[in-house]
Amino acid sequence: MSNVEFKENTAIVVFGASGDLAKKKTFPALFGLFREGYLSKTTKIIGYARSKMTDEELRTRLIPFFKTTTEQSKTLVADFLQLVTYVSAPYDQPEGYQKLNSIIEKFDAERNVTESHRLYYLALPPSVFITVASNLKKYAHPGDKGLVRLIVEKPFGRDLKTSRELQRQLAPIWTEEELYRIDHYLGKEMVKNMLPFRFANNFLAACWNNNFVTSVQIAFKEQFGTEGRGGYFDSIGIIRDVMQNHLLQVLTLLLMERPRSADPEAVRDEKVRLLKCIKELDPKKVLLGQYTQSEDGTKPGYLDDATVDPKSKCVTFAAMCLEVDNERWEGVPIILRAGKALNASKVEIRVQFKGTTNGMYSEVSRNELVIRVQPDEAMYLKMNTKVPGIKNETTTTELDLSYKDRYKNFYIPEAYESLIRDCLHGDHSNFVRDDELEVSWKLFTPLLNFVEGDDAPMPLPYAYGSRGPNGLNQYLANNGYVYENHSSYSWPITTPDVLSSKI
Ligand SMILES: NC(=O)C1=CN([C@@H]2O[C@H](COP(=O)(O)OP(=O)(O)OC[C@H]3O[C@@H](n4cnc5c(N)ncnc54)[C@H](OP(=O)(O)O)[C@@H]3O)[C@@H](O)[C@H]2O)C=CC1
Ligand SMILES: O=C1O[C@H](COP(=O)(O)O)[C@@H](O)[C@H](O)[C@H]1O
Repeated sequence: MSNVEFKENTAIVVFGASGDLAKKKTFPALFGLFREGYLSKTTKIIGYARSKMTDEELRTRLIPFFKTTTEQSKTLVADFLQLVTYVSAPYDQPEGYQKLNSIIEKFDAERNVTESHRLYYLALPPSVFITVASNLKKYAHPGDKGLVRLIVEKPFGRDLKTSRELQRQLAPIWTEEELYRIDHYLGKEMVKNMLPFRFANNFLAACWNNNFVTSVQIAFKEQFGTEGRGGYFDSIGIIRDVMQNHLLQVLTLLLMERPRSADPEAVRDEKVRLLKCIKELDPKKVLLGQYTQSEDGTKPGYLDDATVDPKSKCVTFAAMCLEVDNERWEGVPIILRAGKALNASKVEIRVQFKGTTNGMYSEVSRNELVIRVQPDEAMYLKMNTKVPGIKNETTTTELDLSYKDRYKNFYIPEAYESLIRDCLHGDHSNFVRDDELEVSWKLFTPLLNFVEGDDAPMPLPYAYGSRGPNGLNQYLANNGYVYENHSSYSWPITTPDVLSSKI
């Protein structure tokens, strides 16, 4: 794989420039990299879409989404925007691509560029993705006079069949080396922290297995619903939306074996190796939910959305228990759970360890390692210690790494900033490989067929703003998680009165 860095005189083209993702994620990420000095002033950025717009109109649309942290913000934004121009053209005709290619060739010539460096970002719906990718290869690829990197967004297909079809059409025109399939969770700070945390701390090696770990949970919670976009979400559902991709990526990094090197392919080899150990999912063992109106009536239910079929069985919450059939994890329940319209917005990993079964401390709480991906990146290890003072009681406390307290004045990139920079560096480590996709769709497609089939069960109702369907706690208990009384545990401060409730 080529890791030639695209540094000076790079041409970046954002396809779908008039769309939501481009406006809210892609261009703000490019601005963030520019603001932090990771994107050169010699970069040419071109927005490309069908909408009729002038350069100035595109620039104006983008400004509200830029995060500026310094008093030079106005100058900084102006400096960035002068890199940005716009091409309005159809996706299915050659002229737009031919115009684009001549713009880039002129840009290269004026700077005596001998090897054209082009990053094409497809911020597009799947329906036009192949059309654009094919036309780009035909009309805007520099051949052996340059390098092109193509960033493509999820969903990569809807199921195994469509994903394979997509790959069948793509493989002949774009190589794996040129392709960067983006799953933005792989750009999140705490997800990128998985490998160093796991493999740079030898103390973990002994306990990171089924001799000590009794359950793993990866939870994705959003406290908002589909907010009027139910019509879009109805054909997707929470499993396809975030579990087959984001949560599965987190799971592979959490449980995989140590790569033999930092080489991107060594990392991705181990991810695929772990994925291949996951046993087939039993659809009957999945807890499915659909949110209803909030208890106070202020928030609508999913079916209250006028854009949704009133008989829709779309799944807005799911909890499933996976099994990794390898020596390290066999027998450990791995719970993935995800939902919209819940009581909180957070993404968290919770690893629970075996309790102390006998002897003088057989009553204490189990140790838990919690890694909070968002909000407020943190990881904490819940452990038992002596209660401070004259008594010999124990209590639960934690070893706590809270980023906002422990790290000051660090630039923590947004996920898209981190991943676009990886692509500029030719680093595929945090992008999805074709064989990863194949395995993940193989794993999830039978479940999706069940959930979306004619005989699919009606998902269990749960109130907007709740923790999920009523059966969730029992589901967690049935799958290895032991929820312990938290009354004597308070964070970030514990005082004697809190402890007296327990002692
Ligand atoms: N660095 C930091 O930010 C730290 C923060 N804390 C805070 O302290 C508080 C306590 O943290 P923690 O001990 O992790 O516990 P939590 O209260 O966050 O919950 C523990 C787990 O139990 C689940 N749960 C909640 N109620 C039930 C139930 N009735 N049955 C089964 N499962 C249940 C939760 O699920 P669900 O999430 O779906 O509710 C969660 O997965 C939290 O607010 C936490 O944020 C603690 C230590 C460090
Ligand atoms: O891919 C998606 O992810 C977002 C959640 O991303 P986050 O970075 O805000 O956690 C989710 O809301 C959306 O439905 C899904 O398509």
